[in-house]
Amino acid sequence: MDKAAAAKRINELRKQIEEHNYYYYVLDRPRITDAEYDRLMRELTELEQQYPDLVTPDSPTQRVGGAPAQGFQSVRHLAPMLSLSNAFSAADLLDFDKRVRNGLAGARVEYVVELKIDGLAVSLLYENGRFVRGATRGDGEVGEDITQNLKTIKSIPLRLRQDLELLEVRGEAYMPKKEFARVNEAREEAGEPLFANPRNAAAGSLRQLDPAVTAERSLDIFLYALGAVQGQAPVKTHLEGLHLLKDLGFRINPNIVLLPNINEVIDYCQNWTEKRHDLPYEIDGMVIKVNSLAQQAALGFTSKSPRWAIAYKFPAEQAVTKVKRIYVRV
Ligand SMILES: NC(=O)c1cc2c(=O)c3cc(F)ccc3oc2nc1N
Repeated sequence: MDKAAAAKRINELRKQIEEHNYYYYVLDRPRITDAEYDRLMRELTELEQQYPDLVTPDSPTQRVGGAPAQGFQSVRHLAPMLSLSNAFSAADLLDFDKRVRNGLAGARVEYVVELKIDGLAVSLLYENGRFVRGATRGDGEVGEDITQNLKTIKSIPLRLRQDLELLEVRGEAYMPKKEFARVNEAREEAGEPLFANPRNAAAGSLRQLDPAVTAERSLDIFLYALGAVQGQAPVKTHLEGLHLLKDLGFRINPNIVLLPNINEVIDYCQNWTEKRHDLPYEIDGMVIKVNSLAQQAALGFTSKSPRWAIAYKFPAEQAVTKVKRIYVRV
């Protein structure tokens, strides 16, 4: 095949593979088998090996980046990455609702409620539809550049489904419970120290200097906030923002709901206190957000947290140590 034909075939393959990634990771409805997907990837890899100058950073073959980094560059977020204030009881949530409604002169408020994924907060930057940079929260203003490591997370699109001029999004990268058990088993075998919990394991995996190590650990991510965006009509509510994220190719958690008042929010949060143990990933609470972006803007931020959102933390698990008594008949 000559170079022009190869270039054409390479572009076709990239489009097909990106489409299959969207159906598999975002819609959770794969349209081809893993074997067919691998065949497409193999054909693309072989063509790129034949014509190396046709390789581009956003090609699906470029997920496991270059050589290990010496250290992490610092990056300044386009908008500060703040943290959530906490509620620990229904009473705290009622107080939050009262503050919100006072701040809005008694206007009607509806809330979006999300699971609070227990992972590592990250920010992803896209320019002209391509993933150009990923960073940790850091101190909220400046984080660490972990782009090469984030590229290894297969559900992070290297190319958006719409080529927006500029887009910054926030999400929580995490390690599923099963992967956490597998990684710790391997570490035990190798006599290495174990990770205390999936959050530490995800953070440890993403703050690896060698992307090849990160690539060995199947991490995943749920996006939860639309940050700076250029080239797209502004959305009016948080929920529309989440739908836009999904349309762009991002993975959104399936358990997000819109509720009309704080009492329904309290019920929904309390239901998840037990239900969370059935999830394939850890959550340490719920996140409640005012849905209207105009109301969010009216409420604004304190020095470190939004006034229009709060985290409801589940009660700490009673550390029940199951002591097995073994009675030996003497
Ligand atoms: N861990 C999470 O699953 C999660 C975390 C945050 C935040 O940390 C967060 C921080 C802000 F300043 C504003 C909104 C937020 O929304 C969030 N939404 C979520 N679903």
